[in-house]
Amino acid sequence: MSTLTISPRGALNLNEINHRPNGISMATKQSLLGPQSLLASFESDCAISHAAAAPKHHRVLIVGAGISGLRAASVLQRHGVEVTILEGRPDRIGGRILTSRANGKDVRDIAVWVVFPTPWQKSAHTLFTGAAWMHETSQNKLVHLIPKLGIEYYYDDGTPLYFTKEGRAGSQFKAKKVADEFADYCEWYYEQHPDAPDRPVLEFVHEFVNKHPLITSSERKWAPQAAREVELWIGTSIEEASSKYLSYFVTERNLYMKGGYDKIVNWTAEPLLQNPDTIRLGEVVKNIEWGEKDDSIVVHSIHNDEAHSFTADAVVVTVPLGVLRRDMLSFNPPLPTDIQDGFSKFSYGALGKIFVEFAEVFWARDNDQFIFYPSPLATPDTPVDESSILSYATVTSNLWIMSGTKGLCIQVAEPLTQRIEAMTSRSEIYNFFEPLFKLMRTEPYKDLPALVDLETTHWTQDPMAGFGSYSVEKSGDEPGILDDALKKHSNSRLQFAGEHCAVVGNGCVHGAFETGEVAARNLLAILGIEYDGRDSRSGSPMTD
Ligand SMILES: Cc1cc2nc3c(=O)[nH]c(=O)nc-3n(C[C@H](O)[C@H](O)[C@H](O)COP(=O)(O)OP(=O)(O)OC[C@H]3O[C@@H](n4cnc5c(N)ncnc54)[C@H](O)[C@@H]3O)c2cc1C
Repeated sequence: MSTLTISPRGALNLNEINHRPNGISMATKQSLLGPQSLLASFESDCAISHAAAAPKHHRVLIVGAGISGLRAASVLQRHGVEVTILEGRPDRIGGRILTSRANGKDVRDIAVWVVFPTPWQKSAHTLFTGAAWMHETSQNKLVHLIPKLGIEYYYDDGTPLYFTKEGRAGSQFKAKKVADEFADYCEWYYEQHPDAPDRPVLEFVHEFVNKHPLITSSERKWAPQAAREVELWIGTSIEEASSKYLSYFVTERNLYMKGGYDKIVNWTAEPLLQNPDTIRLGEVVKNIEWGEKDDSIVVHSIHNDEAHSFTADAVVVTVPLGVLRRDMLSFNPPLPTDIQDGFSKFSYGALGKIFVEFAEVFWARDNDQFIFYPSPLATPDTPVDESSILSYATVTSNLWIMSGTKGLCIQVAEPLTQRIEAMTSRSEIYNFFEPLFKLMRTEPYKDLPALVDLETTHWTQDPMAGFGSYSVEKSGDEPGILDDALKKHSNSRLQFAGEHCAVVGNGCVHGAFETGEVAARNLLAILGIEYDGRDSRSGSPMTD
């Protein structure tokens, strides 16, 4: 085992950057920053705040270079703390945000996508498969970065079209309204009865419609199916989702990041990329020895089969909840029991996406989304026909209106996600989804046009993503345990950050960003460094 100490902070010239063994190479830096480096335009976050300079040299390790780790590191660095990020992926930062750009001109926005590894990609031009939204846009501080960074965007919340296997649902199909009413009731019910036991959404929605005196019999049948739309946002089925903590967004607006989420990642990472040693790629952290004194943290990682260890005064762990729940990272001494309970009482979901490009647009061009509800089962015990996509709820985004691509993006939830992401044959995936495409034809008598390209996500096969997409409350979960535990241990040198640690924006990019900020502030307090006040809540870094 080799023991590495973190090198002192200092400027390096570009030649040195190119020859660093596992720091970020210039090529990587270029690809991370894109053709037009943001370095020149956003100097404010790069500058170390002299007013708040640390009286003593402090070192902090950050595990994970997703948005939360990058934000934690940049805030700490701004306050004069020496930071090193250990990122397990060998080739990129950004974690569950992933945008790829082809030929420097077109954007292949695969935010939160993994490209299907295929030799048969025929697309002559770059596709926008962007699957990245900014949620809760009225409170989301990252929204301020959109005009600042000149990111193209699109509010894709126009009226969607609803489908069942019989075809398009007419304007009097009000099952969705009943499902919305259920979500409203659910929230009210648990406010009134905070100690009432949790139960799966499917069970509660059935009870709600059965007791509802004023709805029609078809609404009673279809409303539980319409409630399945939420599956495509939370990433899990309503058979499993919690009623008590149901995240059901009825009123919020969602903004599609047409210009790419990578600009947010780059803006956050910019100050950190100035020193190629700050972000160490390919360091898969396996164990963390922790304590509450200076130099008491030792992080053990594996890089290309070689064991490394790093010593620091504090550590911020930002790996996904799926990684923590699977014990892919161990702690010595073991974590406090309340934090362990917190992780075990908060679940991890699996949202999946399938992008399909066709030679022609055959669907309604001016609707943002197409929502499909599967038919109600004859009895609760009737088995689901797993061989048909029409047995599952799907939300399909119209990439034609969103980004000018002749494509559709279909969202699926677990347990279907795991099945689709494990498929290796393009024709198998296409054949499975074809009945859905046929339903969406505006001219149903015409054959479907030729398939050009197809991609799927692969997060459920990705250990660095914890084999899933993001945290979700399943029935019986108590997310408050983790929140309380993190608050209780806010004065610890072992900090946690990431989307699962967020109370507001949990599961989302803006929530993850905020947790990085909180962890950094907690550590500044422990290290005796005055915080400069430029937090994301006040919006000041966005408007500097
Ligand atoms: C399919 C999908 C769709 C989504 N859609 C949206 C959306 O539209 N809008 C939205 O706001 N959010 C969306 N999200 C969620 C959003 O992407 C995440 O909440 C956010 O990016 C999480 O950031 P993070 O820093 O918490 O974690 P991550 O980005 O996962 O960062 C953690 C980092 O830790 C690294 N790591 C893991 N294990 C180790 C280890 N042992 N050692 C070292 N490094 C390790 C990982 O490689 C990763 O880089 C989506 C996510 C997915 C998967």
